[in-house]
Amino acid sequence: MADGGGEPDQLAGERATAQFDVDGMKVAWAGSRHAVEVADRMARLVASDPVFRKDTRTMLSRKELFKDTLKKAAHAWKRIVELRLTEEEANLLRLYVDQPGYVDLHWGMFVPAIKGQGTEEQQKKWLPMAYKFQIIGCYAQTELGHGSNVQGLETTATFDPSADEFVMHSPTLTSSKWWPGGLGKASTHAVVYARLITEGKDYGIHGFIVQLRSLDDHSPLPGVTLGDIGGKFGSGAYNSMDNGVLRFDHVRIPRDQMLMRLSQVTREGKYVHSDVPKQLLYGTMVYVRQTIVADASKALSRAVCIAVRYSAIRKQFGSQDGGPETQVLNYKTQQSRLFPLLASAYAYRFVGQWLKWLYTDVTQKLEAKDYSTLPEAHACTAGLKSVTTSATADAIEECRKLCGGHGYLNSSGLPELFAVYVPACTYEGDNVVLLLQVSVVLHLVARFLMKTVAQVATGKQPVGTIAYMGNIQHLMQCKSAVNTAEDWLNPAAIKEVFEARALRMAVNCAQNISKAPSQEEGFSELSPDLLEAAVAHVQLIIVTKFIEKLQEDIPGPGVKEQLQKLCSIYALHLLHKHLGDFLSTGCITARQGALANELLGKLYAQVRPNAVALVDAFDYTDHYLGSVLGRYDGDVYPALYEEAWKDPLNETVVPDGYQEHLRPLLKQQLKLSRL
Ligand SMILES: CCCCCCCCCCCCCCCCCCCCCC(=O)SCCNC(=O)CCNC(=O)[C@H](O)C(C)(C)COP(=O)(O)OP(=O)(O)OC[C@H]1O[C@@H](n2cnc3c(N)ncnc32)[C@H](O)[C@@H]1OP(=O)(O)O
Ligand SMILES: Cc1cc2nc3c(=O)[nH]c(=O)nc-3n(C[C@H](O)[C@H](O)[C@H](O)COP(=O)(O)OP(=O)(O)OC[C@H]3O[C@@H](n4cnc5c(N)ncnc54)[C@H](O)[C@@H]3O)c2cc1C
Repeated sequence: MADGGGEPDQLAGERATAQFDVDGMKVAWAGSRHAVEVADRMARLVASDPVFRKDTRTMLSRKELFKDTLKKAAHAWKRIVELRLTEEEANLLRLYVDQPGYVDLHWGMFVPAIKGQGTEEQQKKWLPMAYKFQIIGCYAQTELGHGSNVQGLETTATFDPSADEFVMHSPTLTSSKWWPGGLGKASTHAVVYARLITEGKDYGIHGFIVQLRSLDDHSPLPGVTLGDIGGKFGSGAYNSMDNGVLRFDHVRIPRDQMLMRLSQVTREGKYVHSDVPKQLLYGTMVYVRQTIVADASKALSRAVCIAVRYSAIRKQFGSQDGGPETQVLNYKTQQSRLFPLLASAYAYRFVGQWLKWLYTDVTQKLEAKDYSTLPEAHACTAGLKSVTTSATADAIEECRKLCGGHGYLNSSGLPELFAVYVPACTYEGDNVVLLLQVSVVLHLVARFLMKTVAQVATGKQPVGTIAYMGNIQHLMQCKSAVNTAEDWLNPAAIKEVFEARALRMAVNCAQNISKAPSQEEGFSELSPDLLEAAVAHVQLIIVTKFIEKLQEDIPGPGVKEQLQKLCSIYALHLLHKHLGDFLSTGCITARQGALANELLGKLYAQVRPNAVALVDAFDYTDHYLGSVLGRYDGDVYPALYEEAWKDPLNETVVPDGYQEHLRPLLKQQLKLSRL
């Protein structure tokens, strides 16, 4: 078939212009040579297995899609067992299967909830069953009436000492559990969050393991009402997941199914709280938020990979003298929209790796009963989850636009990626609610520092990601020394202005709040400003972690140089986007802002010959990308053409409905025109 202008060789030419070692970049991206090798092996295993095909997914009905998800999950498990895959390999295999389903919640929330909140005895009882899939679990927290406000949940777990049991009950319609993934059709068990009531007193929210369905025939147990909550945004996408509704009518469970690591109810019904902080109840959410930050870089890099490769293939408009058409990737506007997203994918990848380290560190400290870093872990996971998911959702949509009309086709992979990704801004904590959590911390520190600024050198210093706030005297007054565009290449110059901006915004908020009649009123009135201060703080963390990554030994010719350029692009595009913040807080002058923009233009030109190789370094198979526009070989047009014919609408030449609706209409119009 004639390619009508597409040039399959085009990407080979692009790859030849790369100025760095792609293999070395793969290692930097994945974290180690071992990580590249395992990911590659698992991605190919999935791509070569016909059961994992997904090219017609968006054409399936909801029922077909759900059944297909069950089939894939069972087949994935079979392969995991047959091949005796390690945990690392199994997680990657599930990632590359790339179809949200009950297993995500089983492994991602049910198991971690029992590990984090169950006693050793409870873990010994429940985890082996969960590990062997003898039971399937989900995380049932959100209700019809409350999601963000966990303390507002209404489901009750009332202790009955006469039977040594809890009675689970949904007292109102709004107390129905609503949203939990895997609950609707697949799960046999759930960790249910409910108000614990004993001796007539309400002790607030606690977790309970509750069996929901029979292990013989999967029917709901007596007193349990279960169902799916209905179709969701987009075709395919998150509709593979059975988000569910659950109601209890006085369902009894043994006392030992309350998760008792944090607090216990004795045989007599006494409530006992251990010395573990009660916020550990939220530990599963912290764990998942951390994984969501890593997922942001995966989703963003997929979209960017598609948009970069396609932009190198797509041509529009010739030179003025009728010469060949221009690759759209050569347009400066395309570069200025796309390359910051490419840089963001790398930035999120590295901050995700750092956050994983932080989470592991906090977990080890918790095991040793050191709870001091818990607030830092909460603020970092909440803030990074919020900022990276919001930016990624916007970026996927931008990549769709960067692919023009073809980006709107399901076969581009972008509509489904967008539809499956956008709820990340809501689940595991609405992004605004989470940023407000960060701003509480910032406000407290800023207020404390303002009061103690005189003695800050001797006073208690902030640590971790808020350590920079201790440098308040310098950061409140400093003026950037940048004098030429190239001065912005200096990481110290960038770090200083990002720190000054974040601190000044937090201090401004604290000063304004202190003028309000009460702190509560001030906080409420200034919450939009507090959100912006929180965003500035989180962006600083991402920039800082990228800069720190570059201080490591990064092997491979040219790899570090490319990452340095991407780091500058990431930071300077933020500076450009939030210029108002930097100017209004007096961190930079208008001229320095213009110099940053000038440098950005130069950096885009330097990234241009490396762009395709930089997305190749993500090492994605065509199967995982799921996009005719993002194909590795760049042979886009024949693939688009072939894909169209697979649509069920093309099964017949004359469409169903012609006889009933089109023919009579056409005949009638013909008669009228003859009158
Ligand atoms: C086919 C397509 C193919 C393409 C594929 C494409 C692939 C692309 C990839 C896409 C992936 C696809 C699939 C993945 C599956 C994902 C599954 C998603 C599952 C989602 C599961 C969920 O969605 S599950 C529910 C989550 N629901 C929340 O998230 C509620 C938020 N709501 C709260 O979290 C609390 O409600 C809130 C606000 C803190 C107030 O908490 P509160 O009421 O207690 O009140 P306060 O704010 O006063 O907090 C009191 C004190 O606790 C401190 N503190 C608070 N939290 C703390 C914490 N966590 N750790 C430590 N400390 C904490 C705080 O800092 C205060 O400290 P202090 O007292 O010292 O100031
Ligand atoms: C795809 C998907 C999967 C999910 N999976 C699960 C699951 O497995 N298990 C589970 O338990 N739950 C699950 N959830 C539920 C999810 O965790 C909640 O939807 C989420 O926490 C947001 O809560 P909400 O729906 O109550 O939003 P709301 O809080 O009602 O948000 C509505 C609006 O109010 C704003 N708002 C709320 N509070 C404040 C405030 N204090 N200040 C300012 N603005 C505020 C929000 O920003 C938002 O704009 C899932 C949700 C989705 C979409």
